[in-house]
Amino acid sequence: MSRVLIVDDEASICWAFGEYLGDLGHEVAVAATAEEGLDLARRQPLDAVVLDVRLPGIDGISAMGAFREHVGAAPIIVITAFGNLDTVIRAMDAGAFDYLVKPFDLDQAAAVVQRALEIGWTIAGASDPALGREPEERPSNRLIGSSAAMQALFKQIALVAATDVPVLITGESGTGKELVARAIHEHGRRRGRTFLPVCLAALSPGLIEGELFGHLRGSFTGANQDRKGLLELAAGGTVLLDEIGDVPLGMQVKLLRAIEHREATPVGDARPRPIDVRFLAATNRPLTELMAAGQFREDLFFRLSVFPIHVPPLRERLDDVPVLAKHFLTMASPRQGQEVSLRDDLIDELTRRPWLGNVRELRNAIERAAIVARGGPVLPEHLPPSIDLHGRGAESSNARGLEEVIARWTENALKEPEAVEPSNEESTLYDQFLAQVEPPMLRTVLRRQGGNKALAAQRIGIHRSTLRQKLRKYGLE
Ligand SMILES: Nc1ncnc2c1ncn2[C@@H]1O[C@H](COP(=O)(O)OP(=O)(O)OP(=O)(O)O)[C@@H](O)[C@H]1O
Repeated sequence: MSRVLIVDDEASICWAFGEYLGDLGHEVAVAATAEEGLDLARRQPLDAVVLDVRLPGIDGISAMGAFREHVGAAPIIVITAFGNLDTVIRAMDAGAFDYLVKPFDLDQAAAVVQRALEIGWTIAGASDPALGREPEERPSNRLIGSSAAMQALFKQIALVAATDVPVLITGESGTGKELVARAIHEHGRRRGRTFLPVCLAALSPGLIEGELFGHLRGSFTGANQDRKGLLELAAGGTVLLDEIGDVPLGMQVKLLRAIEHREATPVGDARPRPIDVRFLAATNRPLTELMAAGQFREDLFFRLSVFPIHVPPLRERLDDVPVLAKHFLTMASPRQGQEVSLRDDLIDELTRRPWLGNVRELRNAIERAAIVARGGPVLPEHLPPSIDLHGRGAESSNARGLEEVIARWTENALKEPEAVEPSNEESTLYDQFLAQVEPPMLRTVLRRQGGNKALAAQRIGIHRSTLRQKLRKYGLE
């Protein structure tokens, strides 16, 4: 049996979570404020603390140091209201074992506590005072997201920011790779120093070397004086090698050497010079495919992908669309900073789109809509048409989005053992698929036909009795 303290001002959470942990055989104490919790921690030994961040009085993160004094190395699990990268980073940096995002699932939350109790925790990295500070982020540079995928991303950023290892950030164009790189820089030891994104695809192959490593006077025609390279200019800071997949092979060897030995040799010089930068790289091209085609070096790939971070496309995390839209609309509003609310029909339209241009497309769409709305409420018709990156009509772009969703769904379903070997008819992959796609289609057509089943069946192109059968099967009657 372990003793767990839950500090949360929401009595219902304390009660439900307390009961749950109690059923698992733990002794649970609860407190509504950090002060009360500290008082309890002073009086009795604890094996774990679950601590809400937003509390009346001292907030959870500020209280972590004091809790640590009383509970020693016992794990502290932090609860945050909804994903905010700063809070996550501060909590992790202050030595939190893990964090839970409200509203949380009791099963999952208990699993985190259980794991914390089993593994225990020695505080690592918590003593670096530079890491405890909250970075000053401009709102336009804030990484927003409340989906589970973004929460996982925040945690990865929190873990890797404190180190100096190279990070390979992958994801489609417009997903926020540069923002992720910035967040890693802003939350690490190099914050306050240069963050230098270098778009390698935009440099002509002949110029990349000189740009990155610098050159000596006379090393080529037109080189009238010595020139420092970007890697030297960013000394002490972070360099983001953007579009790393576009670097010519010859340059890749030199980059590998720079990353591995932390030195750069200017064009025309024989002596390498030490460089002090952290390397981050980003790409929207599949490096593994480039490697297979002999266009990307394996050694550079492995060096860069010590810590890979994948930023999922927006269509895979539609939960983020409303928070992102609200954020962009607030920024676009003439009374910046004043919170705006989104109409339900706008949210519906936004979450229906495939967002092939990802967050960048969403941002542009909201900015444009705010202009068209001229200070009034933003309506769905103020949005620009959905972007079709492949030059086809909006319909085919929808179809493409759908095709991708189906492909992904199938991939995931294939990971489930029962989908591969159906044990009965109901669980065949095909049945599972129909159970996903038929109900929304039937519902929509029925709604559009005012609930008239005969018309709906006609529109869908199936017999009325088949429609009735399906409605019964899916409990849609
Ligand atoms: N999670 C997010 N929160 C807030 N803004 C975001 C987020 N993700 C992306 N953005 C915004 O979307 C735009 C595109 O982001 P960014 O430039 O980081 O994408 P990228 O993946 O690096 O794109 P590319 O591969 O085309 O360079 C930027 O304006 C950025 O501020």
